Amino acid sequence: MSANASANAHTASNTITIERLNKSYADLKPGSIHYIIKDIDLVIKGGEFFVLLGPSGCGKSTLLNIIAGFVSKSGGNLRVGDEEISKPGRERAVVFQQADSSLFPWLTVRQNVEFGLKMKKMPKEQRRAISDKFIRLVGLFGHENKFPRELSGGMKQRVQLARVLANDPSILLMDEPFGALDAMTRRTMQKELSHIWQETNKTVIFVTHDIQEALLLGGRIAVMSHGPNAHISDIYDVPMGYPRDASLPEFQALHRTIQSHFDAELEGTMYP
Ligand SMILES: Nc1ncnc2c1ncn2[C@@H]1O[C@H](COP(=O)(O)OP(=O)(O)OP(=O)(O)O)[C@@H](O)[C@H]1O
Repeated sequence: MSANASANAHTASNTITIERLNKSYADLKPGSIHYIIKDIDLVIKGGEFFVLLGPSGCGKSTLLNIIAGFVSKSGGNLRVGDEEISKPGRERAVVFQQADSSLFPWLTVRQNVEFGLKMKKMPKEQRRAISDKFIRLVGLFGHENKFPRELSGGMKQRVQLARVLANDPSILLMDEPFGALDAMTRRTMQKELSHIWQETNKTVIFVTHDIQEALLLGGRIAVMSHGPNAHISDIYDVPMGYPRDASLPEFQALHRTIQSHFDAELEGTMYP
């Protein structure tokens, strides 16, 4: 197989196809079906950096958790490549907003990063080479032997990211991963993630309600309508290279366009 054919095959196997996807918690309102998200149609191509943007409570995490296989769908189809998905899989990994709940406090940075590899019974030297690579990539070189309690919020988030990357999933599902960080650390992490994504060719679905963050990172940005019955109300292409400069007129113009769309969605939330 040629390099191009192999890259295309890889891209196709990482493509996420969502058709008429619904989620309801029927038990919430007995006698009526209450949809959190309704009739979502999306195709996220392998290797794409795709952002889900929407007002608080609209159903972004619900959609991400269905893709992760943590939450069951109520209807519709969900495929990775050709395979119908209904439970978690090794090819998909989730990065949460709070690193605290995902790190093991009794393990060092290195042991946390190597945890999944150890579970897979990978030999020690191989584990060490992989953890070295990703600890360096996220800028934690020199902190390998520290415990989570000795780290700042940003450093913990880097450990979470290094651990996820060490397991080499082809799809990264990121639920407001930088939402709890201060502005400077957040910007640094955004730059690092963008760099890592360009290096690794992973499919990323990134949830945020920050338009600037969406525009700094995403190749496409889907705006979700407010719930209930939330759906994808529009998708914006971001025709700008990386690294992105928020002061450029085209960046600001797209920011204004998405902001007015977002404001209209919020207005709908406040004055239904
Ligand atoms: N287990 C559950 N049972 C009932 N309702 C739920 C459950 N989980 C989530 N919901 C509801 O689904 C809706 C969407 O929640 P979700 O967390 O997906 O929103 P979100 O867009 O990620 O919000 P935020 O940006 O504030 O994190 C909310 O109204 C929430 O109350």
